[in-house]
Amino acid sequence: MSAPLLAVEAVSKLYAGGGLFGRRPPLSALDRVSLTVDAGQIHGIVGESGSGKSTLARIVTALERPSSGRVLLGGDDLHGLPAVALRARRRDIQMVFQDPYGSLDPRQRVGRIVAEPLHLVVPKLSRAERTARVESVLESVGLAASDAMRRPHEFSGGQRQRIAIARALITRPKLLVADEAVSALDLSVQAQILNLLLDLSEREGLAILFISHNLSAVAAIADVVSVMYRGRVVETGPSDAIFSDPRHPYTRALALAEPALDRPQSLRRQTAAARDVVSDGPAETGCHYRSACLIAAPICAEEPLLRQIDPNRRSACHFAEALGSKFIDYDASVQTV
Ligand SMILES: Nc1ncnc2c1ncn2[C@@H]1O[C@H](COP(=O)(O)OP(=O)(O)OP(=O)(O)O)[C@@H](O)[C@H]1O
Repeated sequence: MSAPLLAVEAVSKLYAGGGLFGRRPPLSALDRVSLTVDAGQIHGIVGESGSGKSTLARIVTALERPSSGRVLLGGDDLHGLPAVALRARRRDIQMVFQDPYGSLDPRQRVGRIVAEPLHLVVPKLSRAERTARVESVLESVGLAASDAMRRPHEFSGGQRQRIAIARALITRPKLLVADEAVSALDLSVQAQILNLLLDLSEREGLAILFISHNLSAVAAIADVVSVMYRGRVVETGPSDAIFSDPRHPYTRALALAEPALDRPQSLRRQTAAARDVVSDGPAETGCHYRSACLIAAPICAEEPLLRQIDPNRRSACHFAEALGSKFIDYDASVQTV
């Protein structure tokens, strides 16, 4: 088996504690996160606000350093590279952010905005080559070559996100990190951008780390999904298996709370209540989810490691194997466990 394009190995991130004289304890934003992304694969990261998704994105794109652990891109330890080598590798990883309004300089023409990363990574391109690349990348994201002459305010939100994607693609990256890239868009426009990303992945072999709190968007696009909860990956596996047969109670709660899914009302209310409890409490030892978990037991005071539960799946729940495969059986599985 060939090595993955991206390997995140036991990455942790601690932020210094705030408060008077920094007296609060350090905040663990990421706790030994490991995952891989193969060339051409779309790996979805899902989790609620504060689970560490953006911190992971910043570390993978080398905007921030991990406190411990490694990020390997094509086998190179990204954070161990000398500055010059890191700069050269930057062309291989590009990022698209949430806000298609704030991320584009309104004073500049689209052609200049899209060409900007080229100045850093391939500064010796001639003007004609640069123009040709800009026009071709605009067309590859469904815009017209002539749009290069227009300014961002002349475009809709969806089109602006296409411009942001074009800017990310201009260096011909191997990996695109999309952090909440469709979250600010209307539903119909979200679908268009998701289709564009899928198409780019298939057509150009682009690998995508697709980060979102929106389960439906992740389910629609990802081959593989990692579910994050309070800085830890709690479950990972193929997208369809994760959402149809979740093997962690938190994934189950997320899936049940998704309005697009037709689940019994009583169960949804129960799940929503559980999520409210989760978001507040302090980080604990053992399973972070246990204070909100419907099947918590004394053993959950011991940290459940992310472990292989079948050839493709890993879960960090002591009861992963016992969890039933049907949402409707959840009450029954609570009793069984
Ligand atoms: N620079 C920082 N300094 C201190 N704490 C930080 C910093 N960046 C993030 N955090 C904290 O780390 C935790 C994870 O934040 P992060 O933004 O990665 O989560 P997220 O899942 O992306 O959430 P959201 O979708 O709301 O951005 C949060 O508790 C956040 O307050």
